Amino acid sequence: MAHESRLKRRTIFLKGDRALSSDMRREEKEVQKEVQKEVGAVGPVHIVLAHEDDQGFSLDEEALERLLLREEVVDLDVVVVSVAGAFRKGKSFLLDFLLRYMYNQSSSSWMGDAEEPLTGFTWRGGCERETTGIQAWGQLFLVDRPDGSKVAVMLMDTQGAFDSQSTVRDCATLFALSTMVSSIQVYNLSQNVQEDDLQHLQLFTEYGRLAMEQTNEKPFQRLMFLVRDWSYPYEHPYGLEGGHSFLEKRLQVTQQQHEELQTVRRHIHSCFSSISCFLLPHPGLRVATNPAFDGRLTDIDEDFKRELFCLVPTLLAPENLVVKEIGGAKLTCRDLLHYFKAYMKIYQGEELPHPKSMLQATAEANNLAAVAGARALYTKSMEQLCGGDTPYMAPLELSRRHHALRLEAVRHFRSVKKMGGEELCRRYQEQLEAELDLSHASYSKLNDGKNIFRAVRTPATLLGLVFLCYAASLFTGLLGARWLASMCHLLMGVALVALLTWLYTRYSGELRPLGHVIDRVAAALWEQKTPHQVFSKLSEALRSRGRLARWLPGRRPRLASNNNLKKN
Ligand SMILES: Nc1nc2c(ncn2[C@@H]2O[C@H](COP(=O)(O)OP(=O)(O)OP(=O)(O)O)[C@@H](O)[C@H]2O)c(=O)[nH]1
Ligand SMILES: [Mg+2]
Repeated sequence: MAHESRLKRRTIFLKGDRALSSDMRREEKEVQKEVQKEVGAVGPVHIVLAHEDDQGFSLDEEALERLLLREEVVDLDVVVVSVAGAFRKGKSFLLDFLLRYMYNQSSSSWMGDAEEPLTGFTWRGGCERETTGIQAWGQLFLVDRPDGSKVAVMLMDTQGAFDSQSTVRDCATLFALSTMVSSIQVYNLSQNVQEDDLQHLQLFTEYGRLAMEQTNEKPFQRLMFLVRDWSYPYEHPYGLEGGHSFLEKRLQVTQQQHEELQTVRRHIHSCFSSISCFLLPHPGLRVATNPAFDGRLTDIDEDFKRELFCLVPTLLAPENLVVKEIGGAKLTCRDLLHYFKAYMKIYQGEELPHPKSMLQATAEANNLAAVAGARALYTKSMEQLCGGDTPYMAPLELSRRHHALRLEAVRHFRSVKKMGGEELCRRYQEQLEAELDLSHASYSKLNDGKNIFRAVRTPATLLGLVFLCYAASLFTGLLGARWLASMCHLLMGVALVALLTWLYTRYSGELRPLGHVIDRVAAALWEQKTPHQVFSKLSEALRSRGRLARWLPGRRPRLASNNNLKKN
C-alpha cells in the first residue's frame, strides 16, 4: 500500500508539472517500474525498446515471451489492437479507456467513476513526446466470442511519429512494425485526414504489402482512421457513420484526380481488408490545456464521453474483434512471437529492409511458427503419455506412439498455410522431424529411468558378482588352487569397492563420471558379454570420460605433430 501511494503521489506530481526535465521524467518512470515490480501490479511492458543516441530499436524478447507464452494464452488465437500516429495526439490517453473497457466489459459503466484519475499506459500533457518504442499492456485479456471461440487480446501503444528526436526511418520502422503485427490498427489523426496523412500511411505500409505479394490475401486486416477534435459535425456527424461518409469522400478514386493521388488511394485500399473512420469531438479545454488535469471524467466534455462510449466497443466488443492473420492463416500467441522476432531482426539492419528480405522473413517466420505449433502438439501428447510423473511404459509401445504422433505433427505442420514455397517448407519439415526424433530419444531415456529393474541393475549385478567370486574362492580354496582363490578374492574386493563407490555417487551426486563408467560395465555384465567385451566396454567408457582416460593402458590418441613427423 505504501508503494501504491508513493506511486500515486509521484504520478500526480508528474502530471501536474509540465516543466519537469527529461532526466526527472526518466527517473520517475524508473520509480514507477520498480514499484510495479514490488507490488506485482500489471502495467505497460516495453517490448520494443528505443535506444538513445540514434542506436535504433531492439526487441525485449524475454518480456514478449513472458507475455505471449503464458500457459493460459499461448495456444489461443490472438487479437492485437494497436494505436499509432503522430506524437502528442492522445494515443495513450485513448488506450487507457480501452483498458477500462477490457477490465469492465460486462458493465455498462465501464468508463469508471467520475472522479477517478486515468491510469494505465503513461500519458501526460505538454509538448514533448512521452511514449517511446512499443509498449504492450502486461496482461492479455481473454474474451469469449459469440461463435464460442476464446481469443487473447493484446493492447499496444506506439511511439508517436514525427517527434523532433526520431528520423523518418524510426517512424517508418515503428509504424510498419505495429501495423504488421496488429489485426486492428487505429490510425490516430488530428482534426482532419490530410493528403500527407495518406502519403505517410502509404510509405509505412509499403513493406507489409511487399511481404505479402506472394499471396492473394490483403496484407493487413482492419484499419480505423480515428480523427480527433473533429470540428465539422454539421458536414459529417460525429461517430462511425459520419466517419464513413467522410472517408468515402476522402478515399474516392476518380479519373479526374492526379495519378499520384489515385495511386495512394489504391494502395491503401489494397492493403487493408476493412477500412473505417470514426470522428471524435474535442474533449474540452480542460483536457487539452489544464496542466493539473489527471484524466477524471468530470473534466471531460459530455460530447466526447458520449462518442467515446460508442467508439471503444466498436473496436473491442467480442463480436468486433479480429483475429490476427498472416497469409490467410490465424495466428496464436505462440505464432505471433515468431513474427515479432523475424520482423524486428530485419528492421534492425543498417539499411531500410529490402523488400525481398521482408518477404523472406515473413515466409521464414511463417514456417517457424508452424514448426513451433507442430512441436507443441507433439510435446503435449508425449508429456501426457510418458512425462516425468507418468509410470513406466513398454519401449515398443512408446516407439509406436511416437511414430503416430510424429506423423500427426508433420500433418499439422503441412496443413498450416505457409509462404515461401515447397522448398522452404521441406527444409523446415526436415528440421521438425529431426527435433521430434531428438525428443523421442530423450523421452525414451526418461522412460528407461522409470524401469525399476533398470534402476537396480547395477547394484544387483555387482552384488551378484561379489557372491559369485566369494563362492568361487571357497571352491577353488577347497581344491587347493590357492592362487585362483586369491584371484577370486581380489575380484570380489574390486566388485565390492565398485558397489560402494556406485552407492556413494548415487547418494551424493558427486563423481558422476565414475558412476557412469560403473553403470556401463555393469550393463555389459548384465547382458552377459564375454570378458573381452566387458573390458572393451570399460575402456570405451573411460575414454569417453576425458580425464579418466589417462589411467587407461594401451591406445592413446596420436598427436598431430607425430603424424607430421611420420610424414617427414
Ligand atoms: N486536443 C485533444 N487533446 C487530447 C485528446 N485526448 C487526449 N488529449 C490530451 O493530449 C495530451 C497528450 O496525450 P497522450 O495520450 O500522452 O498523447 P500521445 O499521442 O500518447 O503522445 P506521445 O506518447 O508523446 O506520442 C494529453 O494532455 C491529453 O489530455 C483529444 O482527443 N484532443
Ligand atoms: Mg503516448
